[in-house]
Amino acid sequence: MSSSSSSALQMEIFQYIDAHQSDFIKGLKEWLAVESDSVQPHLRREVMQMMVLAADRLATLGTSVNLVNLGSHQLPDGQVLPLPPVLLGELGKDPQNPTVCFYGHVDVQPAKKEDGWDTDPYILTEINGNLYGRGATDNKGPVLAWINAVETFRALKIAMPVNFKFVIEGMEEAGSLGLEKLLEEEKQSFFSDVDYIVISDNLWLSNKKPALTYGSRGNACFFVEVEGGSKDLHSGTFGGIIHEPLLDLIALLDSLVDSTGRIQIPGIYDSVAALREEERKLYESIEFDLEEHRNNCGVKKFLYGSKEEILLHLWRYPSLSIHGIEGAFHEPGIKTVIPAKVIGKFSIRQVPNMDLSVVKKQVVEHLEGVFSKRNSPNKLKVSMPLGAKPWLADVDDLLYKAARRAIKTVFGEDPDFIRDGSTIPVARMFQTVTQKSVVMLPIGAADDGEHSQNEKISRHNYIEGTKLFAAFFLEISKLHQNLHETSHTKTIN
Ligand SMILES: C[C@H](N)C(=O)N[C@@H](Cc1c[nH]cn1)C(=O)O
Ligand SMILES: [Zn+2]
Ligand SMILES: [Zn+2]
Repeated sequence: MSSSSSSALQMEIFQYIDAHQSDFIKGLKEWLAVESDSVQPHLRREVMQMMVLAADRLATLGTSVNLVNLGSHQLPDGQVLPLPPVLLGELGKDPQNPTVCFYGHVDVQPAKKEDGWDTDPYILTEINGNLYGRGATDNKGPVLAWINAVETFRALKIAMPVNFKFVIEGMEEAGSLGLEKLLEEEKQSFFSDVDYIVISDNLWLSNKKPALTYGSRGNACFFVEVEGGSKDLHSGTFGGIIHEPLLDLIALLDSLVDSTGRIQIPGIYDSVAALREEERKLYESIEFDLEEHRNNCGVKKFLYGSKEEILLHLWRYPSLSIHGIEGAFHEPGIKTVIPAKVIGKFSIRQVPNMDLSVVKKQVVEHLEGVFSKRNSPNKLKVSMPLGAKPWLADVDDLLYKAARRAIKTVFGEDPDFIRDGSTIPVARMFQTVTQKSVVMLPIGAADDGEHSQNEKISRHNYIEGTKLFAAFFLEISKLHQNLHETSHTKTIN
């Protein structure tokens, strides 16, 4: 195709996307209305419903859809819950085209209006060009943007430049349970002809400048349970004469990180690769607005003062966060009770070279050591219900070239090349199981508020993100054909 006809084609696609903004937003509104929270067991039915909605949406585009049953899983309290099925979809099978597999998730983090949202988290509300709602950016918006882009080609009756495969799940926010096994099982079938994998489930580093992501941290999640007697007690009647489980737990949690942010678990930094000088230089050259980032967080001060230190601690070093305590009274008012059993929840974002089983052993030994010094008769139980590995990719891959070109076309500038401090468990699974290249091509901005109150995606990013994906289909198709023509010519010569 000549370059003038290819830019005319692109123009036609972009015009269609601009003209159908309202339809695309309506589609997002329907998806955001479903409280598909995979973290809270009582909402599992909604996650199931969301999977069916996603399957129906893809089926109307002509995708052949298979909702693969993953069975059930057991919660720490013994309750058995069905796992949502994983959607495997296929659209197009032209042997001349590369096959691009898109991964996304349609489950969300918990959200309630009372958490401090300005609007109902399950009613998409547009304010000043932002589309607010739980899942707007993480990850329903980006999944729909990809689908909108595919739909545009179909609506305009343009030949598909790539074959599409879809892996859509409903358990990402709960650690992608069951997914790795499915990927292994499908390695020789569903994944056998996949050439490239694209994930769009993270954010840019800035509010305005697009980015391409080549690495993410892993996450090891822990429960630390302290159990005293068999029931909660009156703190006036029993306070002062017993070893309180919550005091034990707070001492245990307090032993994990010091006030400078350094993890106190012996050995935890041992396998983190030393920082090479050329790598440090890379960090110096990244554009990163500390003030903007601080405003996005809504905090007064970071633990570190320089851009390099902050990025290193987000991407390159592990961190430990405490998420909550189950069993402790957290409602307004004061309940003068001594809880009988409390469970602390924390996670360690790990980086390349850290081994999950070693991390688990270090955590257990450390907590048992601290606990034994308290001479408490209470029962301690430490478990690691989730462990996701970090991921790092080769930015010289064709996939990154195609994504970079598509970004330049749509946003008019080159992307930041970034890593991400958060975790997409499937990234590393895909890389290991399929041995194919993986790119993270985010369309959400740094101020989208993933997992936070007032999560949003801007109308601009949602619509330009749809264009980005459409442009990406054309770019990867072109680069892939060129690569194959070159290697074919080499073989003949
Ligand atoms: C980056 C992605 N949108 C996301 O939010 N991932 C979650 C996945 C996770 C990790 N541990 C448990 N769930 C995250 O990074 O928290
Ligand atoms: Zn996500
Ligand atoms: Zn998330």
